[in-house]
Amino acid sequence: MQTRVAAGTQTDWNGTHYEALLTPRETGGKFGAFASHAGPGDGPPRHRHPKSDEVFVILQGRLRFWRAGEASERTAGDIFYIPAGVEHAFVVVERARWIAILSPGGLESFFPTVAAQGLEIPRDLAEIKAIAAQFDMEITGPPLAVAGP
Ligand SMILES: O=C(Oc1cc(O)cc(O)c1C(=O)O)c1ccc(O)c(O)c1
Repeated sequence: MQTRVAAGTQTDWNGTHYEALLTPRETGGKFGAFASHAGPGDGPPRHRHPKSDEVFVILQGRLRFWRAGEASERTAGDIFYIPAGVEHAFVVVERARWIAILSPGGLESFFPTVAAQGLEIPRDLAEIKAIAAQFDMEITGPPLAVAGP
């Protein structure tokens, strides 16, 4: 069953803090947004959002992104766009805060859902993959290393 959280919901999961800022409830489904902060080495496995475009706004620190085979870094004040369907990942290089905006929204409810079930990477990868698919996320590969391609 899919949980749909309210704006303001805060979650700590897998080394990252998440706060839902905007949910499909407030935007007629068009947008969702969440703020995150995490330390060096944290970041999601390689994945794609089949339906959602995604924009990252970096507020603090440094993130290393990988998007469709190309790596680049973004720091405070930068923005990074990932079109729907394009594989991507990122890793925190220097303790960072960022906002992720997705259209259509929904991903902001993934984190409270997996955290509430006590799921952990890599132990529960199969279950996390299945839940991710319900939130328009296909996990396609391993996380990024801080240094590397
Ligand atoms: O979904 C996961 O991470 C994220 C995906 C995004 O498109 C934007 C984000 O800001 C994040 C994030 O983690 O902050 C994800 C999925 C699976 C997993 O094991 C993770 O650690 C993160």
